[in-house]
Amino acid sequence: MPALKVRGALGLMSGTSLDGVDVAYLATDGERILAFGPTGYRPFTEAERAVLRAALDEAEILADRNARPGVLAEAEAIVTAANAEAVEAWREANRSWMPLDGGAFAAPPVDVVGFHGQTVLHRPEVRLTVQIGDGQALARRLNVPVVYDFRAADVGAGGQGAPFVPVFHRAMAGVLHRPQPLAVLNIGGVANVTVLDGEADPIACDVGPGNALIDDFVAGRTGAAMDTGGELAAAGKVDEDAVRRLLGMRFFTLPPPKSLDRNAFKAAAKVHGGLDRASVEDGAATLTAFTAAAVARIVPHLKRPPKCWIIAGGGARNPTLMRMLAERLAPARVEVAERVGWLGDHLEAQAFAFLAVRALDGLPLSYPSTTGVPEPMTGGVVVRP
Ligand SMILES: Nc1ncnc2c1ncn2[C@@H]1O[C@H](COP(=O)(O)OP(=O)(O)OP(=O)(O)O)[C@@H](O)[C@H]1O
Ligand SMILES: CC(=O)N[C@H]1[C@@H]2OC[C@@H](O2)[C@@H](O)[C@@H]1O[C@H](C)C(=O)O
Repeated sequence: MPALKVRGALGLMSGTSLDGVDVAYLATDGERILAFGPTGYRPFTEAERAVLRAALDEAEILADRNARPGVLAEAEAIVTAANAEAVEAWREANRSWMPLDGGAFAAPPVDVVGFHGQTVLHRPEVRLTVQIGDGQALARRLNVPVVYDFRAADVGAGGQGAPFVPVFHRAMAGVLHRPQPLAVLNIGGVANVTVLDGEADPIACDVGPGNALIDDFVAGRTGAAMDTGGELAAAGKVDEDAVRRLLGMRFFTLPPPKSLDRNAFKAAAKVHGGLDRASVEDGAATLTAFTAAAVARIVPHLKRPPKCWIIAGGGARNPTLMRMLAERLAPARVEVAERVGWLGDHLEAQAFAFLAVRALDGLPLSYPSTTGVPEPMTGGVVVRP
């Protein structure tokens, strides 16, 4: 195989929580990571978030992944503009990041941008996944090649279209001194895991709800966007029967690979969660316990239980969730990404920088063991300014 080329790549990720756009820089040849660069973040405004939420509702009836009826066109323009602004602000903030010969300074060189876009619909069972965001417009505005629409090829070939971070987790874990099997857990709106065990391809899947159920419940009861610091859950009592009922759902009996839509558990939580009768504290405690228990429920599906878990994503900042995870995953070691020197909040943006470089070289982004795609599959659409 010819030597791979090292490129500077910027990854852009806006996740299911609709909080904003994460930016992260890597220098990579698509196999090894040679350097980590500065990160950035551009939150969505409340007004933008309202349009995006409306777009999620509107997208529920989409049958054509290229159609942008109703509010979806406006939402796509918002996503493209927010991502462009995220890069422009990042460029501005890092103009003098790198010392050059002769005493001058420069921004890190960006050869390619990996643009995830905003998922508004994810139905791999009907080969449909929709990430809105105009890659061509972004390439023109930023004057740099952009790779986008990462999930379409995988879903088109019969894969789950998610998760896509495992190949990046494998590169990150390759230089980490931790016993294997090693699990990397991302707790965003949805929770997804990568399990690394020696030379075998990574095993990966979505494992259950992440913060989405907790966020939606707390927002409905108090108007707050989240259970900050897990304080409500810490003050409540877990309804273990409700947790058992929720774990009885078919999704948990399925082996990996499998993936989830953000709202996959919304209806079940209403029916089985006993939330209507619960105090806000007890409801938060029960949903937090369900989130942790759903993670632990993947272990019986694995060949060997992970010895060590690294936790990333917003959920790692919820100490009550972290405590429940440690309890339910014991005796495995559970630690937050920062403990091993990773940037837990920017891991996904870093992953899409890495994936963009792999896409340029036609390297696989997904595998039978990560998305269930029949063969290792490259993907992403490359557009130039
Ligand atoms: N201090 C905190 N206390 C409790 N929860 C927190 C805290 N900070 C973040 N979170 C949770 O993390 C969520 C955001 O997580 P994250 O940014 O990883 O999601 P995302 O990347 O949008 O989602 P996904 O990975 O599913 O695409 C918030 O909605 C909230 O539930
Ligand atoms: C369809 C989609 O956007 N899925 C997201 C979502 O957020 C977390 C989880 O669900 C994961 O499957 C995926 O994102 C990460 C970045 C992934 O593909 O690995």
